[in-house]
Amino acid sequence: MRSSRIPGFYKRTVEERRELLQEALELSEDDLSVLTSQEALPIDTADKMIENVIGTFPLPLGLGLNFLINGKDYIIPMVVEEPSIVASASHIAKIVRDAGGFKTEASDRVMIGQIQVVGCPDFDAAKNVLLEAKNELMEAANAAYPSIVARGGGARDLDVRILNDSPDSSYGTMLVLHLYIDTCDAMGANIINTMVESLAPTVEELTAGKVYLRILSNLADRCIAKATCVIPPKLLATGEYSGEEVRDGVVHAFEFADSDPYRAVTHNKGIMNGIDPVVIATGNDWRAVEAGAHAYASRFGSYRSMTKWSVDQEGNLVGELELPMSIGTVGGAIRVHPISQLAHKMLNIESASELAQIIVAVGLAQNLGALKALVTDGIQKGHMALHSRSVAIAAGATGEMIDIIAEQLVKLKEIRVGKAKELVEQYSK
Ligand SMILES: CC(C)(COP(=O)([O-])OP(=O)([O-])OC[C@H]1O[C@@H](n2cnc3c(N)ncnc32)[C@H](O)[C@@H]1OP(=O)([O-])[O-])[C@@H](O)C(=O)NCCC(=O)NCCSC(=O)C[C@@](C)(O)CC(=O)[O-]
Ligand SMILES: NC(=O)C1=CN([C@@H]2O[C@H](COP(=O)(O)OP(=O)(O)OC[C@H]3O[C@@H](n4cnc5c(N)ncnc54)[C@H](OP(=O)(O)O)[C@@H]3O)[C@@H](O)[C@H]2O)C=CC1
Repeated sequence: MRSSRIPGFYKRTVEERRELLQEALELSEDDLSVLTSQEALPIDTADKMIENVIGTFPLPLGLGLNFLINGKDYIIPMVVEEPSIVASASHIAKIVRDAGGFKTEASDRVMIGQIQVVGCPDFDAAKNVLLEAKNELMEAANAAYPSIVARGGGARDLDVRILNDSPDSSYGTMLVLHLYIDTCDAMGANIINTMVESLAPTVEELTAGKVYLRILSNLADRCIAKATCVIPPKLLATGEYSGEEVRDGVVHAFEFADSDPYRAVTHNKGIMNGIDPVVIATGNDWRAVEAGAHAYASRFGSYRSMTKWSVDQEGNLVGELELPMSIGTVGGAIRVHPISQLAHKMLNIESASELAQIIVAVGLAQNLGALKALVTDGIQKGHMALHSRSVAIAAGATGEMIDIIAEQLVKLKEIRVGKAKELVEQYSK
C-alpha cells in the first residue's frame, strides 16, 4: 500500500476520501460498495446475529491516519460516536511517525479457561491429583477441539489454585483449574468453553467435588500486546508551549493517573477511546477487551494508569502501553459483518497478533493526544471545536447550516445546544 500519511484528508468531502482510500489501498469498487450501500449490515444478516432484531444502529466509520508501526504503514478503521478521537489519534500518529513510528510486540496468544470445583472432601489432595493428571487432561481438552490443534494451537499448560481456604473467609473454599490454550487467530471463546466443558466430568471424578462454572477468563494476561514510542521533545512543541514543557506535563499527568484511581479512570477512558473503535470496526468483542484492560490496570493491587510515560537519557518522551488483547481475525462477527470484512482488508494484516499490536499502538497514541491537549490548551479547544458540529445538529441545524452554526459557536466560545438553537432560529428567519 501507499503511505498512510494523507495530508489534509479531513478537509476533503466524503466521496473524495473514499477515492483517496481506494487509491491508497488499491481497493476495488466492489470492496468499497459496502460503504455506499443503503444497508451496510443487511437486516437478514443482523437478524441472524442477535435476538429480537428490529433494525440496525449505524455509527460513523473514520480513518486513523499516519500510523507507522514496526516500519509498516497502516490506515486504521475506527468506529466511534465521539468527535475528536480520530483527529487526535491521527495527530499523534503523525508526530510519532516523524520520530520513527511505534514499536510493538506481542506474547503468544494463550487464553485461559477456568473450571470451578466446590465441595471437595480434601482440596489439597484434589489439587495434587489434577496436577498429576495434567498431561491426560490436556490431551482430553485437545481431543475435544482437534481442529485448533491441527492449526498449531491447543492446550499449552494447566494450573490449579485453591481459593478461600483461610478459616476466616466468609466464602466457601473452591478449587479453580486454569487451562491455558493457544487459540491461534481466534479470540477463542468457543474453543475454550468447549474444552473446559468437556473436562468437567473427569475433573469431578478426580476431585470428588462438584463442578459449577466452565468458562474462559477475560483477564487474558498470557495474551499480551505492547506498544512503545520514543519522541524527541522538539516534535511535541505546540503554540506557546515548548516540547520540554509538553513532555514534562505528560509525565506529570501519567504520575497523577498512576497514583489516583479517580484520575486513572479518566486517563484510561482516554486510552479506550482509541482501542474500542478499532476493536468494534474489526468485528471484535469490545466488552471482553474492556473488562480485560481494566482488570490488568489493577494487577498491582490498585487501579492505575494503563500507560507509562517517562523521559530517557536523551531527554525523549517514552510511552509504553501493555494490555491483554483477546481479539481475533476470525470467528464471532468478524467474517459476518460486511464492514468488519472491509476493515480487515484495509488493515492488510496477517494474524490476530498483528491486529492486537495495532490496537495497543492506537491506544497509546490516543492517550498522548488527550494528555498533550490537557497539559497545554486544555481539552475544550480541540475537542469542543469538533464537538460543535454535533451540538449544531442537536439544535436542529441541517445541511450547510451545520458548519456555519458550528463555526459561530466556536467563535462565540459558547459551544452549547441552547446557544446553537438561538443561532439556528436566526439563520432560519
Ligand atoms: C483535535 C486536535 C487533534 C487538533 O489539534 P491541532 O494541533 O489543531 O491539529 P493540527 O491542525 O496541527 O493537525 C495535525 C494533524 O491532526 C489531524 N487532525 C487535525 N484536525 C483534524 C480533523 N478535524 N479531522 C481529522 N484529523 C485532524 C491531522 O492528521 C493533522 O495532520 P494533517 O493531515 O493536517 O497533516 C487536538 O486538539 C487534540 O488531539 N485534542 C484532544 C482530543 C481528544 O483527546 N479527544 C478525546 C475526547 S476527550 C475524552 O474523552 C478523554 C479525556 C480527555 O478525558 C481523557 C483524559 O482525560 O486523559
Ligand atoms: N466471556 C467472553 O468473552 C465470551 C465471549 N463470547 C463470544 O465468542 C465469540 C468469539 O469466539 P471464537 O471462538 O473466537 O469464535 P468462533 O468459534 O466463531 O471462531 C473460531 C473458529 O474459527 C476457526 N478458525 C479459522 N481459522 C482460524 C485460525 N487461523 N485460528 C483460529 N481459529 C480459526 C476455528 O474453527 P475450525 O478449526 O473448526 O475451523 C475456530 O474454532 C465472540 O463473538 C464473543 O463475543 C462467547 C462467550 C463468552
